[in-house]
Amino acid sequence: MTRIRVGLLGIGTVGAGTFTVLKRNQAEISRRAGREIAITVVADLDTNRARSIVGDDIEVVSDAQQVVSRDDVDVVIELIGGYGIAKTLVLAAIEAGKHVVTANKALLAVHGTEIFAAAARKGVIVAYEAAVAGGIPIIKALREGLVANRIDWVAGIVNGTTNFILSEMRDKGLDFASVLKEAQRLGYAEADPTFDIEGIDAAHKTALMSAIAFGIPVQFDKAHIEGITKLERVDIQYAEQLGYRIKLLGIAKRTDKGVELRVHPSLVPARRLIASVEGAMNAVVVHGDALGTTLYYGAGAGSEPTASAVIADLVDIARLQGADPAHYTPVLGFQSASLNAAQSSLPVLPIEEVVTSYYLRARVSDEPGVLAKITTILSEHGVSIDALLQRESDDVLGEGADQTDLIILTHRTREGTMNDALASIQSLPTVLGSVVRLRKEELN
Ligand SMILES: NC(=O)C1=CN([C@@H]2O[C@H](COP(=O)(O)OP(=O)(O)OC[C@H]3O[C@@H](n4cnc5c(N)ncnc54)[C@H](O)[C@@H]3O)[C@@H](O)[C@H]2O)C=CC1
Ligand SMILES: N[C@@H](CC=O)C(=O)O
Ligand code: NA
Repeated sequence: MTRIRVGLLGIGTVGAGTFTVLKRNQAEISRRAGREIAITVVADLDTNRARSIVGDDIEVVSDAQQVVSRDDVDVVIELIGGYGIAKTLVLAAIEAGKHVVTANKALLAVHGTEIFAAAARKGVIVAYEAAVAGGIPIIKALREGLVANRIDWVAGIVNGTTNFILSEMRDKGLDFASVLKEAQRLGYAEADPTFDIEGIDAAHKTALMSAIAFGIPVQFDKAHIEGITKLERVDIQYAEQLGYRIKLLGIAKRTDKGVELRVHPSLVPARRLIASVEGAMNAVVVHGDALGTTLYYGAGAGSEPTASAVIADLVDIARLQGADPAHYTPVLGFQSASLNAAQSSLPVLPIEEVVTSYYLRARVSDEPGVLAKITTILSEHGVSIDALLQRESDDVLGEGADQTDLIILTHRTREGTMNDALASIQSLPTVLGSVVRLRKEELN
C-alpha cells in the first residue's frame, strides 16, 4: 500500500485530536483511503508539548516554514489558525505543489479567493471541511449531496462557543464571563474569543457556505454581523414565553434582489429541531428546491470532532492522489469555467434591504396611551403586529416600579422600514432606554 506523507502544522486542540484519531483508527482509515496516511513531521512552536503527544518516532520541528516545501511531504495540514503565519504557510505549501487541509475559516473567509486561485493554478486541493461546523460534513453536503438543488437558504448554529454560552446561561443561570471561560477551557473558543462572542467566527463560516450555496465569491466583508454580547437575559425569558428560543444564527439567503448574508441572535420557534440544539453542538438547516429542508447536526467544535473532518479531507485527497485536477470536486462547488454569470454576480444585500420579522422590546412609563402611540407608529410604517405581550415591571424591576415592558412580534418587513419606525418610537418621551430589536426567523 502506498503512503501519503503528511506534515502537520500546529498540534494544539485540533492538531492533537487529528494525531490521536488517525493513530487510533489507522488501519480502518487506510483501508478506506486505499493508502496509508502517515503524519511524518509535526511543526509547533511548543516542541516539548508536541513531542509529548506524538512520541519519539515522529519528527518534531519548531519551524513550520521548513515543512511546507519538503520533498518528503505530500500533504500539509494547517492547524495553527489566524490570518498571519497561516496564510504564508498555506500559500507556500500550495506553491510547492502540496495539497492543503485546513480548519482555518478565518483565513479562508478573508483570503479564500487568493488561496483558491493559487491552488487552481498549481493543480492542488485546498480542503476545509473542518472550517465550517467542525465535524459535521456540511461542506460535502452542500458541494456534493445537494448538487441537484437550487439552494434557497442556509441557516445555522455554527459557533459552538456562543451556543454553549446561551445554553448554560438559560439552563443553569450562569453568567456570561464564567461560561466563556469554561468554553475556552474545553477548547471550543478561538484564540481571540471576541471572534466567537461578536459573531465574527460564525460570519466566516456563513460566508463560506453562501459561496458554495449560491456560486458567489466568498464575501465575509459584506456580512452583517452581531454577536451575543448585547443580548439580555430578560429577552431570552420573554422569547421563551412567546414560544421561541434565541440562537446565534448564520443566515445566507437568496432573494430576487440578491443574497442576504447575516449573523445575529435570532428568535427561532421552539418547535423547530434547531431550537433544541444545545451546548457546543452545531446544526445547519439547508433549504433546496428539490429536497426541501434538511438538517445537519453534530459537534461543531472540540478536538476529536473537528479532527474527524480534517481526516475526512485527508482521505479525499488520498483517494485523488495522482488524479487529473479536473476530477477534483470544485473548491466552492461550481466549476469556474461554467459559472453562470448572472448567478455569480448576485450582490450581497445591505442589511437595510433584508426582509424578516422582528421582536421588539420597549421599556415604557406605565401610563395610558403608550401602547397606542407605539402601535400607531408601526402601522404608519406599514409594519403589522403578530403578537403582543405586556410584562409588569414588578417581574423585572422590582415591586412598585412605574415602568413596564412591551414586547411586540411583527410580521415580515424591510429592515430599513423597521429602522425608521424604531427611530420614531425611540423619540417618544414615554419610551425609556433603547428599544431592543431582535430578528425572528421561522425557518420553514
Ligand atoms: N478548537 C476547535 O474546536 C476548532 C478549531 N478550528 C480551527 O482550527 C485551527 C486550530 O485551532 P485550535 O487547535 O483550537 O488552536 P490551538 O491554539 O489549540 O492550536 C494551535 C497550535 O499552533 C501552534 N502554533 C502557533 N503558532 C505557530 C507557528 N508559527 N508555528 C507552528 N506552530 C504554531 C500552537 O503552539 C498551538 O499548539 C484554527 O484555525 C481554528 O479556528 C476549527 C474548528 C473547531
Ligand atoms: N470557536 C469555534 C470553533 C469551531 O469552529 C466555535 O466555538 O464554534
Ligand atoms: Na464541517
